[in-house]
Amino acid sequence: MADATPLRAPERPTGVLVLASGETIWGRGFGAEGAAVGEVCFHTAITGYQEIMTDPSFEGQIITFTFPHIGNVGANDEDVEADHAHALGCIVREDVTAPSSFRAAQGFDSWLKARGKIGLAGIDTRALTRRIREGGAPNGVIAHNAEGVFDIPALVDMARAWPGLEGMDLAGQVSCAADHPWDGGVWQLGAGYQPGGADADRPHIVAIDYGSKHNIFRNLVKAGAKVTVLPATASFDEVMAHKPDGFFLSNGPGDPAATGEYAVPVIRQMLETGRPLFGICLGHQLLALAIGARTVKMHQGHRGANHPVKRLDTGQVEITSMNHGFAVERDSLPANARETHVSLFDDSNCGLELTDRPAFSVQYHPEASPGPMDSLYLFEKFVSRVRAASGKN
Ligand SMILES: NC(=O)CC[C@H](N)C(=O)O
Repeated sequence: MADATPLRAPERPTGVLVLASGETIWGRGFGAEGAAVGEVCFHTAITGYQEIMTDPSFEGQIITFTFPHIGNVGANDEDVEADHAHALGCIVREDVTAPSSFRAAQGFDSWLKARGKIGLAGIDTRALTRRIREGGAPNGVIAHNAEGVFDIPALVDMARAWPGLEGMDLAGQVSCAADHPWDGGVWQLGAGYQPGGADADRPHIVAIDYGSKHNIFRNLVKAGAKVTVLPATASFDEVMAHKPDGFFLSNGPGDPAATGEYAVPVIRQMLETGRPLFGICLGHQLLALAIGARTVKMHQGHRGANHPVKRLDTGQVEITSMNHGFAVERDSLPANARETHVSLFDDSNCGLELTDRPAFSVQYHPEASPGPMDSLYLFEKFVSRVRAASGKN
């Protein structure tokens, strides 16, 4: 039987995805014009495209959305996880329609354009996703030109010349430039607006920004902490100058082993203080490296808002938000670390806890944005530890 909804062949392609293998996939460009090179991955979330495009962990990546209708509720000014869009571009099946939401401030097309990010529509995203699943996430170039003019051999060269994410430290590029208090408050049901707590005598967490998402800080504040954010390259002395009661290691882009070269010595010193520490995603991987474990590049990675994870101490299953292309090798965990969470998709490591220090971390994103909120208990766990250790309320 013929496909009831065949993809419209572009009359004149205005966009193209060129893979390092030389394959070209034609479509219709939207958003900004130009060309960008990076790793082509896929994301299975059906909502939250603004949060995904602004997640700094996506620096260096081009996102294929498996959900066919992306952009149809437009873009607003609130659903962002950083001040900039970080993903290089996005690949979608259907054309972006006019925004249909009372919250929309503009269309997704113009939102991307204003941020210099390229969109490519009219792509058979199922076929592309299958290709990524079978062959791993390829390097490629996404290009948009309204005139339909593309120098394909040059784009193939561009894709081939890109060295790939392995060995690449991107945290330094997306981190904040200077120490600053997190003063973005949160609205809490019944309690109204709670300021970010910058001046409050709350348990004080120093967060190392390797490419952090704002919703992590919102959740730390909601759990009762005051947060100061420091650049990825902050030294141990700079960290301690803020008199932290606890340490937080953020998510972020690139290869943890490359970022670990400068982050690991500082994290080891943090652990020696005996104060509570919590890490998310890249922060989980860096904690693992700091205790002597290894990280590896995954075949296709995990990117979605519905990844089941088993919590080993209770047997409970959490549905989680994920976005990672590297993973901690379970067998490399030292004796003073226990695995706390595993992926029910592929059994990969999703969490660890030290047995001789108050430090733990998870591979997934408990702050969601987008995604389910099953894992918010981790913020409570961390902040209550910091509260108990510091004696502050
Ligand atoms: N979300 C993250 O922090 C991603 C961590 C790391 N860059 C990875 O891809 O595995």
